Amino acid sequence: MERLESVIELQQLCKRYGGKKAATAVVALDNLSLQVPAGSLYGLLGPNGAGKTTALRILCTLLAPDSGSVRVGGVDALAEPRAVRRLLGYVAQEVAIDKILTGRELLQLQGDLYHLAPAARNRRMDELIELLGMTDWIDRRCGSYSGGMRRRLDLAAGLLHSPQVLVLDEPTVGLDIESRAAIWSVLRQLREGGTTVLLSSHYLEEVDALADHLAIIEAGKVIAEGAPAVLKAALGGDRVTLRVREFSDADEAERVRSLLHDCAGVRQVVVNRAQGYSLNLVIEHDGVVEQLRRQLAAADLPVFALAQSRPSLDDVYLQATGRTLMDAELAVAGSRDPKAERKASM
Ligand SMILES: Nc1ncnc2c1ncn2[C@@H]1O[C@H](COP(=O)(O)OP(=O)(O)OP(=O)(O)O)[C@@H](O)[C@H]1O
Repeated sequence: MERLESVIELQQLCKRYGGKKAATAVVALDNLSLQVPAGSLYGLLGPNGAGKTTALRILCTLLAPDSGSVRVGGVDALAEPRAVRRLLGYVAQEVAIDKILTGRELLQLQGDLYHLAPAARNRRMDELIELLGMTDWIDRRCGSYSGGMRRRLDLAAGLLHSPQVLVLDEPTVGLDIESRAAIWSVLRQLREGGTTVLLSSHYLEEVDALADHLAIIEAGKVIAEGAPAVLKAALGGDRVTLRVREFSDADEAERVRSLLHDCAGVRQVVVNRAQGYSLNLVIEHDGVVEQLRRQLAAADLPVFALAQSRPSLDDVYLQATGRTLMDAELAVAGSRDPKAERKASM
């Protein structure tokens, strides 16, 4: 495969919040390194609190790291932040927008901040209004916009100066399916046009659908990195979900588990209590399914449902971290104070 040159290089970034005292400090980035190939659509995948926003804010020169280096298009972002800002467009997670102005007026203001000449600015705005499907509402006041409309306006603002690299922090969080699909389609078009797109997400399906490269981030570190298809293929084997009855129970599930555990070509048999005591397992090859059916029949066990699938990104995440992304999210829920963090980052 052709080796693409990296347009973003983060090397050994460290960042703590909350001062020097080890007892109270939060380690947000712990030697995080990342290379984003030019022209790729790169996904940063990780649960809330993994350090994605911190890494993106450092990349976009909005926050200083404690140590490490950042290069964008070969330019040192810590030494030359202004030059790097010209190369980057950043769409933050939450943007406070003026509710009185219309979307068009806001874009005009943004264009002026980038020192775009009025004629070029207006041409670019027309292109973006068309691309992002904003024609019908761009002259309405922003106060009346839905979440999806606001996100599209944020995206247009980030793209006004035609950056080589677009960085988005959780671009579709909380959006309806239609707005999400519209944003995905624009991101794909940008990639086709040669823009490098780096986005953070805690939606597996988003990263799976969009990214040609991804990094899994946990506790401020990159713990897996690569093309989704390569990461999945590296796991080997197919995933099978088996239900012997619509509603089984713990004893029966345990009986099935030990039966399957002894079958050749079967590994990682797990009882899934939350899913009606179904069983999850990995099979080495297709022939194992028939063998399983025979074993179950011989033990007088029925088969209510049996589904086979290739390894998913969920499985990649599980393999890399030892837990599902949902469990990781649950583990941090409630342990953060968003108000205090927002105040501290102002
Ligand atoms: N301003 C702040 N003050 C103190 N701690 C912070 C601050 N910002 C982030 N943190 C902490 O740093 C860690 C990384 O947070 P960060 O926001 O970078 O993660 P994330 O992966 O982007 O999650 P999310 O998508 O929820 O923002 C978390 O433990 C978080 O609680």
